[in-house]
Amino acid sequence: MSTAVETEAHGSPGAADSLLVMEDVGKSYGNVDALRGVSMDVRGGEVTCVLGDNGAGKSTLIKIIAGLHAHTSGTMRVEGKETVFSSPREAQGRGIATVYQDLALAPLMSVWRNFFLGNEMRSGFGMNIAEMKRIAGEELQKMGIVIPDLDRPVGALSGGQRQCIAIARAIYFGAKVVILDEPTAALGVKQSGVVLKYISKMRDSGLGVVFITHNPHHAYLVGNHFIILKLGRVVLDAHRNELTLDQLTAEMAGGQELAELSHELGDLHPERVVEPHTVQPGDVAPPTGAMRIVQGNPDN
Ligand SMILES: Nc1ncnc2c1ncn2[C@@H]1O[C@H](COP(=O)(O)OP(=O)(O)OP(=O)(O)O)[C@@H](O)[C@H]1O
Repeated sequence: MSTAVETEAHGSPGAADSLLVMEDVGKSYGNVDALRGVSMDVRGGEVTCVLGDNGAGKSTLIKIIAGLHAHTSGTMRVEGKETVFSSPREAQGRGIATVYQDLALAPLMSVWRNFFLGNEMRSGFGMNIAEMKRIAGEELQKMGIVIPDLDRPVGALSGGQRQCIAIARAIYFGAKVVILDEPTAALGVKQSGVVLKYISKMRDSGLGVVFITHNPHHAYLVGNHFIILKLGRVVLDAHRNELTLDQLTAEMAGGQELAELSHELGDLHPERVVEPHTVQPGDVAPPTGAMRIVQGNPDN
């Protein structure tokens, strides 16, 4: 039996600073329930981390918010207005930007060219290159990204810098909510640090950030709010002051399941086994009764 945590309420969903609210959202593909009963409140100035293993439903959640797929149950509200996006363009027009792992950058093109890709500034019969370079340089600098030569091809930059360019571009073109699809998954420690610093700057500048990740350590460094999905359902929903990194890591690792695996492996190599910390009812003491811990199988 696994340990799950349910949320009763964290503030009121749809409050003034809520940019995007999902209530009891579900998505079925034929008879496959990819998401069930997912609620989420993305607020300006906060990083909402969505964690989950393969098949947990993270991509499905992104697709609903980004306008690629419509949800099949529940409601989504964007700045208070009930919404079902019919296309990614519509989602972008409402201030929702999604930065995918492949980044949609052209590696052979320069930094400034990538920054304005698809949104080029014109003057007379040509492009206003000077203005585009100036703006790209200013915008990157504003967010603390130092790229000495904006004419360099993006492919020559580090993975972290490329992530930051894709994010800065989304913000410049009007994003209020930025969804980051596993931005640190392919990066080493140092480059992940570059991206995490950038995420904290976005948070501090008032944007609503949805940080999709497998990595509880990365999430805990920048997150205000944590949601773990498992088989399409929310198994943990907690604010930062309600759980420790150890608890988040244990929940992400599968808590009880990992303990059982450890016992199994212990039968083979008893001297090598380290007992994982499993979140137990009572481990987490919410300040205002906002979080409820239940024993149960999230699959039910
Ligand atoms: N188009 C589809 N048709 C049918 N089933 C789908 C479709 N897309 C996703 N699913 C199913 O929905 C569930 C959730 O998938 P999803 O891709 O959202 O998970 P994920 O958390 O993003 O996983 P990963 O980290 O591996 O990308 C899985 O069981 C998957 O097989």
